[in-house]
Amino acid sequence: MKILTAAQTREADAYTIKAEGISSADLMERAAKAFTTWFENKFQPTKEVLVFCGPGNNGGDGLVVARLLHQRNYPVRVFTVGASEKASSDFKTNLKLLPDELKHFHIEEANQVPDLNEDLNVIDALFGTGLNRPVTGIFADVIEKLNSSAACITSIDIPSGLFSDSQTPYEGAIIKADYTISFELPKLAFLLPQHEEYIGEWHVIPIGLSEQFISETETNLYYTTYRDIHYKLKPRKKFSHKGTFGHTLLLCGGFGKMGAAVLAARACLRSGVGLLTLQVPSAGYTVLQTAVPEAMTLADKSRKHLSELPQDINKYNAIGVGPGLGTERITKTAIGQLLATSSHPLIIDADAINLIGSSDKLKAQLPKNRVIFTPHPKEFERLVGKSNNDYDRLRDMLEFCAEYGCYVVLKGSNTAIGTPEGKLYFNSTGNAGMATGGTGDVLTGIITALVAQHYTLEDACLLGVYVHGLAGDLASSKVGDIAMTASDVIDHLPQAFLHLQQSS
Ligand SMILES: NC(=O)C1=CN([C@@H]2O[C@H](COP(=O)(O)OP(=O)(O)OC[C@H]3O[C@@H](n4cnc5c(N)ncnc54)[C@H](OP(=O)(O)O)[C@@H]3O)[C@@H](O)[C@H]2O)[C@@H](O)CC1
Ligand SMILES: [K+]
Repeated sequence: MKILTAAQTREADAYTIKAEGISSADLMERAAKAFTTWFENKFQPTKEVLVFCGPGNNGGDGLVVARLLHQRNYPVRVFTVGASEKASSDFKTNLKLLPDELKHFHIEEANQVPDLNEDLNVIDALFGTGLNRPVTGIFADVIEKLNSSAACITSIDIPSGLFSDSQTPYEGAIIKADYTISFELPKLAFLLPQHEEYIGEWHVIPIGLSEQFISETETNLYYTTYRDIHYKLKPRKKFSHKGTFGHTLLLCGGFGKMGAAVLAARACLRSGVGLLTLQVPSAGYTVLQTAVPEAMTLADKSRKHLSELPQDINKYNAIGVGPGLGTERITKTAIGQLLATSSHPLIIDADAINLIGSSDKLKAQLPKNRVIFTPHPKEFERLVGKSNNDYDRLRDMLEFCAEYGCYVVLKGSNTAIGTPEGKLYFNSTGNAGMATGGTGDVLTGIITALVAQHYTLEDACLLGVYVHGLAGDLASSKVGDIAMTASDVIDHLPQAFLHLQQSS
C-alpha cells in the first residue's frame, strides 16, 4: 500500500471529485459517513459525543459526523473554533445543515471548553492535512484542555496539530488521540515511534479515492500489508529437491550466547531452507548438534568466539552472520575476511553490525547490492549515526543504503526497510510482545533462509519481516504478549507461512 504526502492526498481528492463528477461536499459526506460507521461500531450511543471543529475541511468532516451521529441517536454537542470568515466553503455549507436541536457553541477562549471527564467521547476535527504551520494561540489552548482531560479522543484523519509527513515544529500543540481514523491511506507520521503518544490506535478506512490516481502517483514510501506480500511467496514445485532451496551458512553464537545460534538456526529451518550449516565456537558444538539436529555444525577452532571462516565459503548461497558473536578482535578479523572473500549475499545482524559500524575499514569493504543489515535502533546508531528525530533517521538510513548499496531493516514497531534505490517500506505485522531477547536472531534466520531460496534481497526483507511479525501475532494470540518468547515466534512460523500460502 502506498503512503502519500498531504499534498498528494489533496491531489487525489481533487482528481476523484473531477473523475466522478461529484462535488467536494459529496466527498466530504462520503468520508464522514465512513468515519461515522467506524465510530458506531466502536462506541455505543450511551456517552455524549463532543465534536471539536476547526475552520477547514477537517472541521467540515466534524460537522457532517456530528449531524450523522445525531441522526443515529447519539447525544452530540458541536464546538467550533477559529474565525468564521476564514472557514472553508464546505465547512460553511455543513454548518448550515446542522439541525436546530443539535447544540452548537463557538469557542473564543479556552475557558469556554466544558469540563471533560471520562464519560465523554471527544471527536477531534480541528485540523487535518491542511495544517500548514505549528498550532498556537486559542487552538493550542483548546488542544491543551482536551489532552489534559480523561475523555476518550478520536481524531478524524490525523491528530490535530501533527504534520503528516514532516517534522512538526516543537512549539506546536498536538492532540494526543486514543484513536486515529485516517482516510484511504496511512500517513507517514503514524509509523514513526516518536509519535506513539499522539496517534493512539490507528485505522485506515476507504472513502473511494481514485484507484487510478493512487496507482499512477509516484512515491518511495510503502506500508506493506497482506495484499502486498502474500503473492510474493513462491510455490514449491513437485520435482524440487533440497538443493533447490539453497544452502545457508550461519556464523552465530558465542560463549554464553549459543542460544542466539539455536534460535537463528531453528527459524532458518522453519523458513524453507534446503540445507543449513552453522559454524559456532567449539564450546557450542554439542549444543547445536543436540538442539538443531537438522543442521550441520562446524566447530570453530576457538572455544568461545568466532575466529575463522569455513572452507569453500562460496558454496553457500546466503550467509547470516552476527547473533551472539561478541565483539572480540579475532571475530572482527574473521568478518573482514568474510566481506573480502564471499561472493554471495550477506545478512548482517547484532555484533557483526557493531563491529562493522565501529570500523571505517570494514565499511569500505562492504560489497555492493549484496548486503542486508538488520539492526535494532541502538545498532542502527552505531552503524549509521545518531539522528535528531525519526524523519532525520529515515533520511540518514536511505543515504546509508545508497552510499553502501545495501538494504537496512530497522527493527521496531512497524519495522522500516530501506533499499539502495531509495524505497522505504514499513511493515504492518508484529506486536509489543516481540520486544524480547532472541526475536532479532529469529528474523536473521528467516531472511537468510529466504535469500538462500533465491528471493531478491528486497523481497526477502519484505517477506521475512512480514512473516516474522505475523508469527509473532499468532503467538501473541495464543500465549499473550507478556509471556511470549522468541521460541514462540519460531513455533508459529509454520502457521504464518500456511496463512500466506493458503490464500495466495
Ligand atoms: N479535500 C477534500 O475534498 C476532502 C478532504 N477531507 C478532509 O479535509 C481535510 C483537509 O482539509 P483542509 O485542506 O481544508 O485543511 P484543514 O486541515 O482542515 O485545515 C485548513 C484550515 O486551517 C487553517 N490553518 C492551517 N494551519 C493552521 C494553524 N496552525 N493554525 C491555525 N489555522 C491553521 C487554514 O487557514 P489559513 O490560516 O492557513 O489560511 C485553513 O483554514 C482532511 O484532513 C480531511 O479531514 C475529507 O473530507 C475528504 C474530502
Ligand atoms: K483531526
